[in-house]
Amino acid sequence: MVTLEIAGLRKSYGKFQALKGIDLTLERGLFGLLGPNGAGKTTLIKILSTLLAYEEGEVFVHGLNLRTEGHQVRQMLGYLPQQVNLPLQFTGEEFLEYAASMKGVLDKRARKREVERVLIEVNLEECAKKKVKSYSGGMKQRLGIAQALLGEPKLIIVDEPTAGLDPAERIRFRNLIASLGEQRTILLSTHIVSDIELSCEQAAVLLQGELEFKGSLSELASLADGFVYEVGIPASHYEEFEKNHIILASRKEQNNLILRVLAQEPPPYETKLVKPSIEDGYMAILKGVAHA
Ligand SMILES: Nc1ncnc2c1ncn2[C@@H]1O[C@H](COP(=O)(O)OP(=O)(O)OP(=O)(O)O)[C@@H](O)[C@H]1O
Repeated sequence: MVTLEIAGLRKSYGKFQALKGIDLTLERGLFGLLGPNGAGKTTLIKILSTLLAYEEGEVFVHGLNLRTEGHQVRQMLGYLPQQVNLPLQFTGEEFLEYAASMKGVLDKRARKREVERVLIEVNLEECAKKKVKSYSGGMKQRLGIAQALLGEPKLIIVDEPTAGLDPAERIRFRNLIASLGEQRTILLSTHIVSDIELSCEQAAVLLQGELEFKGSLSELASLADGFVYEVGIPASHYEEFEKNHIILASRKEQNNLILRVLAQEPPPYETKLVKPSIEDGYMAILKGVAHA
């Protein structure tokens, strides 16, 4: 079953075209939307969340037209924005009760059940009665996800979810999103490849308002096939080498540097081609070394 269908979507801010004709279809599972800052991810997400109007194109959520049936579409969406304004004086439970009533769960008992359900899903039931101001960054993010899960939405949209989390919280949050994605359609927008590489099967890369790639993560990695080299150079040559090469990573070995380099032609020095990672494929698109 198709959950989200986008065809020919365009959006401009004055003369600036932020989305230049997006086509995308999502089914169940976790889907990664990758793109650097300014690519248009937030614009796309705000449109899907019915917060922003668009000029051209069609969007269907679970078969409903976003333009003409926005109200019903809103009922089918769960949205975790980049910055969630959580009421710090509320407890987690109070906040979710409030959010559930805003989503139209008016029956008190049904609301309690729904709040309990989402608290369990995000593993916050033990902290439900604690004030939000005492939560860590990761717990606040999980509370944000709990809010997005209220009312069993068909499509959940998550915008840059791991920004500001420490490494342990980041891993925990990624695992949570991955398990939620087994039963639902989740669109996860990020500029961090590792946010999606362990949990998403499919991804798209948005660059300057256009989808430059759509496909599996192994297809994304293979875009850099034949373009990723390992090169050993004397450490003293680094500054000169860096001027003309795209360096993906480096490590020191005695007086030499071992560099991972993205290039269309083999770099000078001793060099060997290596198997590209997903990050390499993404960088190959961003740097214009490979085209999908
Ligand atoms: N209200 C606005 N008016 C004018 N230009 C805007 C507006 N909002 C966004 N833009 C521009 O549209 C482009 C896409 O912005 P958008 O916020 O969608 O990108 P993004 O991929 O989400 O980046 P980020 O990760 O930084 O949020 C950028 O060049 C941005 O400057």
